[in-house]
Amino acid sequence: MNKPNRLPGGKPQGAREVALGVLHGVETRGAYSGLELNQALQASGLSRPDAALATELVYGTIQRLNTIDDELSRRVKGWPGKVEPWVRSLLRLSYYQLRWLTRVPAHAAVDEAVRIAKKRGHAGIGGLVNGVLRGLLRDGFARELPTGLTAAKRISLEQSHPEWLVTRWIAEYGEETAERICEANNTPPHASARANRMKATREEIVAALRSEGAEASPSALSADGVVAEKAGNLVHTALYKEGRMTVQDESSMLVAAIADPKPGMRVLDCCAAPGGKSTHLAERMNDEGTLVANDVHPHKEALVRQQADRLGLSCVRTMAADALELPAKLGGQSFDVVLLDAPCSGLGVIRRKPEIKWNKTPDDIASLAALQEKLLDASGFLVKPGGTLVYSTCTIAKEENEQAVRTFLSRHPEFELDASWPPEVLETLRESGYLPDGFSGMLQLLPHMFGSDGFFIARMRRQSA
Ligand SMILES: C[S@@+](CC[C@H](N)C(=O)[O-])C[C@H]1O[C@@H](n2cnc3c(N)ncnc32)[C@H](O)[C@@H]1O
Repeated sequence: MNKPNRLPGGKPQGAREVALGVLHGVETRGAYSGLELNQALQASGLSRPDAALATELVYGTIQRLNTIDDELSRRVKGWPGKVEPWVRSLLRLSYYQLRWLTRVPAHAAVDEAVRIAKKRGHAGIGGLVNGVLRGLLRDGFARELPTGLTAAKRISLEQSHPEWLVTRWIAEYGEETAERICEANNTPPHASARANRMKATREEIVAALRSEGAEASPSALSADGVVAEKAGNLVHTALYKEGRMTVQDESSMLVAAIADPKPGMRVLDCCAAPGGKSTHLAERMNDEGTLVANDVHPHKEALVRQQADRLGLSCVRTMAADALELPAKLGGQSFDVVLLDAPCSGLGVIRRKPEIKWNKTPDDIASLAALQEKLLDASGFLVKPGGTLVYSTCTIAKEENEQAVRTFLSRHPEFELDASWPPEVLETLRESGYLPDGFSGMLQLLPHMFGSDGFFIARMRRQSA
């Protein structure tokens, strides 16, 4: 008998089978979609357009899961529990393709799904897939939602998000913004990269990417950033391999700009792996001074080291410790700038990791917020009098962000919020209308604002002794 977490029928061939293998891994092994997809694409040898199709099928299917399952549960007996996991994944991705990827002719999509079903299962499964998909095509997809739904239920079904999450966002941000967050979560992210200012200007990076056929332009959000369409995977470019740029979301690039470390300073990054922000801080320090990059997982030290080496940075020192123990481990040392880029629920990166919205629970948010408050206490301890503490997360849950910061400040009167952010950041926010009146030094970026990840950053200052 086939092991439940192994896709039957051998190595996936072609974009749809690669996507099927990835969805099957996410479903049966709880694999991360991005990691699973990268590995599968590398092993597949697919052309760039086919890799793009497999990517769209994987992310789209996970993004639209509750809408797809709602419909399939009406058509397939015992859905989902009594249907083999790989058949579930095949039906879901075929549904996604028929409804939202209409550039592929519908009959071709159905024939291909039936071929895969027969190849990996048997004629009976082929018959089931054929019947379900042809039934969908016959009846059409435009089903009116019942009237009288609450706003949360309506948005949840129209935008394929769990209702508890939509309810939360309506309470925190209002109905209109909650809907825009959900829409943005269903929009594929553009690729973005950060110029290593020690080796290249961003104008040079833009020009080099354009000469390779990409549609590249300067980021509207970060002074170091470049956004690129039709560029393929930027990690495979010479620009990346030569250390002239780093692949990073535009919102993350704001952290080093806001921390604003100067050459010669001592800087600590408490939760550093894989090193995106540590290396950015070091680049902005012109590789002068000391950057201590710590992470709890010893095996991740090598990831940070690799990035520092690739970028030609020698001021980065790596270490592995629980950040809660750093005050004891670093014995009396203190730092001009401390960054706590905390582990979080990731609700700001749903467009990149759509499984987050189905896997996270309100309890996860509460327990993460409790951990973040402890991590803030430990990090604050290591800031010099007059020094800076920056707290960031890639989530949009208030408990993990503004509330965690307020709790920290209430316990530590020696700290205060610091709104004196560098003009390069404040002007961008002001011009786009996202600098709130009475700006306090905390920023919550939502994913629809700049098309970046949802991200939170607070800058605090420790009083001089
Ligand atoms: C948001 S990620 C950091 C991303 C990183 N700053 C970057 O820009 O590349 C959070 C990191 O915190 C680490 N982590 C989780 N709990 C930790 C703890 N108690 N102490 C130190 N690091 C921790 C995780 O291993 C993970 O690498």
